[in-house]
Amino acid sequence: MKWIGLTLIFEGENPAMMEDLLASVFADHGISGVRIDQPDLEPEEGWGDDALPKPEFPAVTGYLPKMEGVEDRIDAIVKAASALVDAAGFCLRTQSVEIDEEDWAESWKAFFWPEKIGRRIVVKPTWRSYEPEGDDIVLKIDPGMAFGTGTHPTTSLCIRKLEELVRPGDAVLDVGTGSGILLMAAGALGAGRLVGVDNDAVAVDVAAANLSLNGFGPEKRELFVGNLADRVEGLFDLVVANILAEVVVILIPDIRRVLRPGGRVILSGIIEEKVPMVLDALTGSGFSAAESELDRGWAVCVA
Ligand SMILES: C[S@@+](CC[C@H](N)C(=O)[O-])C[C@H]1O[C@@H](n2cnc3c(N)ncnc32)[C@H](O)[C@@H]1O
Repeated sequence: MKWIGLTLIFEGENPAMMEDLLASVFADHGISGVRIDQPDLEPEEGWGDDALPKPEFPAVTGYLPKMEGVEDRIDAIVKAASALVDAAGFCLRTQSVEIDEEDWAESWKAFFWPEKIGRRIVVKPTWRSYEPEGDDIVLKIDPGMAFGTGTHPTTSLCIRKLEELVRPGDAVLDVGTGSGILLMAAGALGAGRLVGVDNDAVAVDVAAANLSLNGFGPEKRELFVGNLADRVEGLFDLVVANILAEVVVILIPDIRRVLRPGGRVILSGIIEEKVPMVLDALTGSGFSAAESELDRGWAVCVA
């Protein structure tokens, strides 16, 4: 299959904010995996020998399958991005390139290194080595075409909350499992039942492979394609969902249906401005102790 890489190049103050906003424009149009170019980024220990050239401009690139209607999708994304960029007083240029799936699936791997995401959880790409220290929990991962390397603030916020809230033997439901990273973290932290759902069949395959790689084979997990919690049965001690504020709000009443009394919920993918909306939806559905935590403009809400 061929893909279109659509690059939104921007100039203006506070590029970090614009990166997140443009990434959320792609997400709003169903594209959750983006590449972010940060020309100002300098690693503390210098660039490795295999480093790619530095990008020239700050930019966010999303990838769309080249199929009927792709031009309309691109137009809609560029229109939404232009409105945001104009409102913030930035300048925007766009570029698009055609990419073979095979090239794209491999090229981003150069940028992904082992990283400590939580207090104990380290995410290690399958193609890198890592020497664990202290009480590290190492998760091996190949996210392939699914979202979830752990490095995005929405994922790392969830992982830190899982470290606080998972209790031994818990039944955990992960809605929008992507690469399966949150389920693997829950399993490694002692959860007893692992259930993951995603509306993207590719993500479910990727999650299955990653869970197996980390010792959570088919007998230890349930994964399926579905919309939110529609097909989920049984009761859970903890539900985690890293999607988008608007989607998470729709999901909250369903979470209540599948959550044991006293159960915990971790919701992420929420931009800072939408935290009150999610906290209100939680208290309105009977949840208590609803609170939020922020990281780089993104929030996690727990209740
Ligand atoms: C931001 S990613 C999160 C992936 C992973 N859980 C993480 O935290 O890194 C959101 C995931 O939710 C899935 N998703 C979006 N809308 C959904 C829906 N209505 N039902 C189920 N999954 C959905 C997407 O396919 C994507 O894999």
